[in-house]
Amino acid sequence: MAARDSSADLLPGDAPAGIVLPARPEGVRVSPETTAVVVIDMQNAYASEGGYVDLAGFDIGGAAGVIGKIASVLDTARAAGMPVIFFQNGWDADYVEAGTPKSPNWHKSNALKTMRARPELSGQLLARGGWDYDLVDALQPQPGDIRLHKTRYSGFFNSQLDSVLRARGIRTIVFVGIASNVCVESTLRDAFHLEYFAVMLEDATHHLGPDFIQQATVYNVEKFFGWVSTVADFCGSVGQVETKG
Ligand SMILES: NC(=O)N/C=C\C(=O)O
Repeated sequence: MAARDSSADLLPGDAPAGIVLPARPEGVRVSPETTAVVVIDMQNAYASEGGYVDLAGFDIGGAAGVIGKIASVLDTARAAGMPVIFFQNGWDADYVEAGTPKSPNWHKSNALKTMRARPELSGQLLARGGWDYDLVDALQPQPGDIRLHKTRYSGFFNSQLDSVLRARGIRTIVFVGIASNVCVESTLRDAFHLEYFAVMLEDATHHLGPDFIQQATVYNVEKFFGWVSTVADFCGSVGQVETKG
């Protein structure tokens, strides 16, 4: 009897019968039954001209480029039967959830700071019900997708994400969205601490700040918190999965 090749068992991931997603520092076993794609904050605030980060003075030049890449990832995931979870970041229209001066968020949120500096923008940035809070037109949830809300940078903090994932047996999370170094990295770090396998598709994320910050996040993920892959490798490997008819 031929010896069983157990090398794949040693790869990260929790998908015994899955495929191997090429990644750094090594491939990750994924399968639609145990893997979900989490889309971080693809809202007008972060990806559109005239949105919060544009008004706050960040360069959003690279943001538009990731929209089409994320759309390809989501098409591939849905075709394979892999759950897609959209996050939207922000607060209620009265900003109760944003906190008061007793909250670090009140002091650190550049959206709140921008509105305080420019009172004509009051009530417009990251408020549920407004254009800034809405997902960009090209990335709208489809039937079967899940939409979650968060009020701080990590998608695991005060949200339903952990229970939504555990209720579906999800063990591996593929991250896309904006911003790599803030909400993507915060959520991915928490995923690591909660025992999820976390993969970041580097070319389907965009950073806030100078370009070296994207490299820093990629380094952190690859070395400490998870795995780094690309849109082409995700679509190439997951695209081979045949959905159960
Ligand atoms: N989605 C994010 O990464 N957000 C970063 C900053 C902010 O929301 O102020």
